[in-house]
Amino acid sequence: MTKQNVVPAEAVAAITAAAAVASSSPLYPYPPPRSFQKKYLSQLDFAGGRIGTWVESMKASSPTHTKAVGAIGVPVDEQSAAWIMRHPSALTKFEQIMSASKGKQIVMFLDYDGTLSPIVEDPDSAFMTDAMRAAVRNVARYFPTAIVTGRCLEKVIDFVGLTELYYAGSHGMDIKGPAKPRHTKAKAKSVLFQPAREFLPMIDGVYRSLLERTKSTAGAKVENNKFCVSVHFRCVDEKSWGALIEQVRSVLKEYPKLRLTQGRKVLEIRPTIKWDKGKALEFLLESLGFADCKDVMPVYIGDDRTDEDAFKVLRDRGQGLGILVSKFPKETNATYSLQEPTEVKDFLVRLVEWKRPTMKALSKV
Ligand SMILES: O=P(O)(O)OC[C@H]1O[C@H](O[C@H]2O[C@H](CO)[C@@H](O)[C@H](O)[C@H]2O)[C@H](O)[C@@H](O)[C@@H]1O
Repeated sequence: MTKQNVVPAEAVAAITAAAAVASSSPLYPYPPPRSFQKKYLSQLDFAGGRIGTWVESMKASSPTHTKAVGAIGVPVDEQSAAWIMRHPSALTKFEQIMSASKGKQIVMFLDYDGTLSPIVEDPDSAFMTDAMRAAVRNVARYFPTAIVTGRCLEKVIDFVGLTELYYAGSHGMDIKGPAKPRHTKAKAKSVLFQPAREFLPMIDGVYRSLLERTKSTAGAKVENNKFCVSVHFRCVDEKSWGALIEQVRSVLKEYPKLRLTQGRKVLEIRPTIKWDKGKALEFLLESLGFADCKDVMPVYIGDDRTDEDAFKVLRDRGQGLGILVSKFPKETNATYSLQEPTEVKDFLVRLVEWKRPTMKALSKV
């Protein structure tokens, strides 16, 4: 998921300063004042922008947050405490979440990288653990479950290895349901949807050009995700980030129908169509027969900026909830948080433990 919506440290400091002037509490207003949103958050849209702006954002997209004291002397611990109050742990609030779901059908949406698998240097080695796989398999026994990812469909199916799930690859542009759908309110039919099909030859062309153009940048890796392309810079020396973004943008000049966004140490190239993980979530709810249903509770867990599109859909629908996976404070539309994939696994395991007795009781009736 173009990961991020990170608020740069400078922005956090400015927001804090404004809050301190306006009132002594809360320390971090949410949402941030409009002027700060405009100045900092719009940088993350990347509709164009200067190279310097891009490089700044590339740096902001993977914060280390190792400093004990923030930019204007506010301890990082305090910043985190204020953030966690706004986005409490989904494990701590588990009972509250479950009581909100009473009488509703939970539908699970799970991002892959950084949510089900830890972030690693080599994208081809981002495996999920067997314990995580078992947790996802169990969740899918009780609830319709979908994996929503920037990865291409084939690769993520290979990583996850569970045929009973729904998958939305290429940031939702490649959707496939299980051969034998369960839990669906709609008439059982297999789901297949590719809203960007016409872009396939173009994506293939841009992938080849990017491979060629970036080969002089040591550590850069170009990944073909079928309906989109990722240019990874996790292993590129920071001094070369400016050169890399120049190379990528020089290729994209030839492709006005493609756009550039950013994730966790990755630049993402994708069609300009209005389709994202949020639209994929809506599409899947509809396919499952829950489009206009009041008694459905979609739960979306993700760690990245592209997951924000899905969190926003849930917020706008006033239905379900978003859970952001992050150890650090980030601007987000999610309601709750979890720190890392192991906590995601714990949440999924608790969900199954909570559901099991209810199902047993029902089977005795
Ligand atoms: O939507 P997601 O499932 O979160 O996929 C987003 C991108 O994830 C992958 O890249 C990220 O994870 C890699 C492995 O841990 C890491 O090396 C990289 O720095 C991260 O950006 C994937 O390789 C991309 O193609 C996805 O678009």
